[in-house]
Amino acid sequence: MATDSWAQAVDEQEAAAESIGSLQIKDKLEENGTASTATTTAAAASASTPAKMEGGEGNKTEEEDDKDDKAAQSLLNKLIRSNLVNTTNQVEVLQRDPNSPLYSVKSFEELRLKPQLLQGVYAMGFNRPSKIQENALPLMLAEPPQNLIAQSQSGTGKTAAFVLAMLSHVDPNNKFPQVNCMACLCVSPTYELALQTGKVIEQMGKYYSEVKLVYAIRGNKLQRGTQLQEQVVIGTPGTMLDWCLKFKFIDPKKIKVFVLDEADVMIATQGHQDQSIRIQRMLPKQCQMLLFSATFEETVWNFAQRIVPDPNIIKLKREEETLDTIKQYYVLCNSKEEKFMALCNIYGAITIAQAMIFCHTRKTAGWLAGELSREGHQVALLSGEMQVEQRAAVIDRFREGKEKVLVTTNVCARGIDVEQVSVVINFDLPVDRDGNPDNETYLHRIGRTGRFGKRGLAINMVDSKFSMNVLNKIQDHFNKNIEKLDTDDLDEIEKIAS
Ligand SMILES: Nc1ncnc2c1ncn2[C@@H]1O[C@H](COP(=O)(O)OP(=O)(O)OP(=O)(O)O)[C@@H](O)[C@H]1O
Repeated sequence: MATDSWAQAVDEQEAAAESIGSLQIKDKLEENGTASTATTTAAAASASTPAKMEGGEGNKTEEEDDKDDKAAQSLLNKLIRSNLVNTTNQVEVLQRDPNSPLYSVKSFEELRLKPQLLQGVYAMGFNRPSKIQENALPLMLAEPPQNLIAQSQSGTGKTAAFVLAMLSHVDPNNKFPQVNCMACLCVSPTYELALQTGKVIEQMGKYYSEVKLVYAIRGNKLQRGTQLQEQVVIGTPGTMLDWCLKFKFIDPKKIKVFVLDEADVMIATQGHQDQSIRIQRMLPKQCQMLLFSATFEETVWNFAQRIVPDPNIIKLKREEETLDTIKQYYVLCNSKEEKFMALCNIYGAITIAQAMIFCHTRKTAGWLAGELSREGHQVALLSGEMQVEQRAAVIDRFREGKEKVLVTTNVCARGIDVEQVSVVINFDLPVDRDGNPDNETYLHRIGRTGRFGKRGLAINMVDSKFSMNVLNKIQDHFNKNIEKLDTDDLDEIEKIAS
């Protein structure tokens, strides 16, 4: 009976995920259908070929599952994000010509946008430019066009910024009989990410119907000799390169703006870096080059410099997470069953509105979710087999409070901010492939940024000498005491909640 209800819960969860997933695709079809015929073809391809990114195939190994799939993470973030991430950090601007005045704007009106675009911006609910947009927009809209490399964390308004710049530079009257009519070219690292960006273009260009968009992505097969009428092409590097070089659907010499989005994701995918550079080399000298990235490691920086000559550079520092407002405990156990018992005791003693529980493997996560469900908890499970859209649906349900416990592995939850979660349980401590403590992941799981500086509770389950050693190293690294908690003592547990 108990097993049945768990199985049923999973079925329901998956069914909900599927229906939300197909809704998104339907949205795409409807929106794209009004935007351009080629767009519809692309979206239809997406409906018949669902996202097969991380975890897309059922027979993936744990090893593969653990792969740092930045593209999947990035897509997941886009799917679950509903708002701008507002940071209090200052923007750093390095101008190519330090003597030219530095413009920044506090309103969209100051940018003298085309009325149709301003209408689109307001229809999207944007009242004022985000931090990065304040500086990036005047630079991108300047005459003559300026090149830009911009870095800021996911959700700070980069996509909206370059879409606005692209649409501003497009000349809708240029409807040449060939690819020549292309004004902009925007390269995204994966097919699904390209569709997401396309959605933003369609929303922002809602009142600018003369401008059309086409997707250069796998699955959107055009007949040889097709003459593209659309001004904006968005696609992935491989197909984009083919459209320029092999099929000649695009005349690269007519391109005015080249955007390379998600550069950090791009270079993590084999081959994309070279393809992007090959496309860039075909573009005219005066073409405006724009590159965006959420992170800026040396590899990204080296790539950026090859793509964008004479760049202006804008950087927005990430908001640091801290452990200052978190009470941290550890519980000593001997097995996973004991860890589960300890968890039950904690649940029996204190009221936990919502908790996230991290496990090392998919198998443990599945087992734990089943056990918790048997105990009567409303459990959501984020598992490696799920497609990205399904994961987004699970996270949405959890955020809406439909489930109170989210059991997950590291991979699935990386980069997810679930603000209302005040209790985080490390059922397994985070370690890297070599078994060393993964301090960064520890911080990310339980840390809070200044914005969400609410008090939090973190409980670490220790079940061996090895994990005790990991815990000690984490303690040393952060120079923060992690107190021992006796989960057999109800009074002691009650105290931690006060
Ligand atoms: N000026 C603004 N005012 C209000 N909301 C905004 C503004 N600019 C962007 N947004 C919204 O904020 C969210 C994040 O914006 P956007 O996708 O442009 O960020 P991003 O930095 O490109 O993120 P990513 O790196 O994941 O692509 C979106 O929901 C977007 O609609």
